Amino acid sequence: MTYMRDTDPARRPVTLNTLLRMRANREPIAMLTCYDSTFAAVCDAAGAEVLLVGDSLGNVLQGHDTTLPVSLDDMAYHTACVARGLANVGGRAFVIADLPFGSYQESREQAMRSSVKLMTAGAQMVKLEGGAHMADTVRFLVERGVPVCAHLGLTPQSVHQLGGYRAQGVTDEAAAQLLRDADLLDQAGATMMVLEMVPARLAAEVTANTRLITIGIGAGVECSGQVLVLHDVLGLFPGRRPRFVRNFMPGADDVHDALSRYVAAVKDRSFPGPEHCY
Ligand SMILES: Nc1nc(=O)c2c([nH]1)NC[C@@H]1CN(c3ccc(C(=O)N[C@@H](CCC(=O)O)C(=O)O)cc3)CN21
Ligand SMILES: CC(C)C(=O)C(=O)O
Ligand SMILES: [Mg+2]
Repeated sequence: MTYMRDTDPARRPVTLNTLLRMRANREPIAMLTCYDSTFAAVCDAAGAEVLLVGDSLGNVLQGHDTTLPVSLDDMAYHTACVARGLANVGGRAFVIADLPFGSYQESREQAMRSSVKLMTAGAQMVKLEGGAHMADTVRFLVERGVPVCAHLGLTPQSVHQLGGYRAQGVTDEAAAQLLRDADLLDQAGATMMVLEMVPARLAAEVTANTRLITIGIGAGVECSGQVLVLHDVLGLFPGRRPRFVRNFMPGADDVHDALSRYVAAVKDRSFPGPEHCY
């Protein structure tokens, strides 16, 4: 964290307390994925409170068709780039880094070791995918000073088990299971949770019935905040556009303006609309 004499609240660094206060005040949180220093400065200037160094970099930077091949070294490298970019401009955004596939599932000790790499590279929180079976790991990390963001619904690291990138928590049984998982992760000490491709009313239920700061991607407007992949916001997707994505470039003057429009649309809840939901 950088020491700043600047007392303008808009320029004060975003901390976990800032985000908890926003959740309590029902002020939507705008999150964007980010992988490098230039975009970190632009995303921050556009007003995003949180930057996620996502393992989606496997798709959008590396050209893989899944996130599975992304290494812990890749994640640490891009986390350092983002943190440096923010520091260079006195940025205020909170940085979260994804623990990549295979870097945390073996044991809580392995998860801690991997988290230390990402936190020393400049992350302020780590994100991991999975439900009840990750609760012990979450508690182990949180007790040792690592804030944790959980991730339920479509968990791309399990794409081969899920059988594709499709909506989750759709049946009554799957919805009940997701609610139980969310509750266990909340009790284990996770502060935040990404909900990806789940019915809007299920995400609203998680938000209402847990203390978690919920961040939706294809999960409706009732979450505490929203996240999209940076490239998707800028209309840069080579394949078919997923339903939950909105391209903010049409009508925008430049990249900064498009990102500012995304942040504004999250804040006034005009994004996501029903057409982006399941
Ligand atoms: N650029 C990018 N954006 C993402 O949101 C993203 C990544 N990459 N990489 C990691 C995962 C993969 N994700 C994906 C990938 C594809 C669909 C998709 O094709 N969805 C379609 C089909 C749904 C279906 O078959 O039921 C959709 O219309 O939503 C969704 C999420 C989300 N994440
Ligand atoms: C889309 C978000 C939630 C993510 O996990 C990523 O970018 O890797
Ligand atoms: Mg991810």
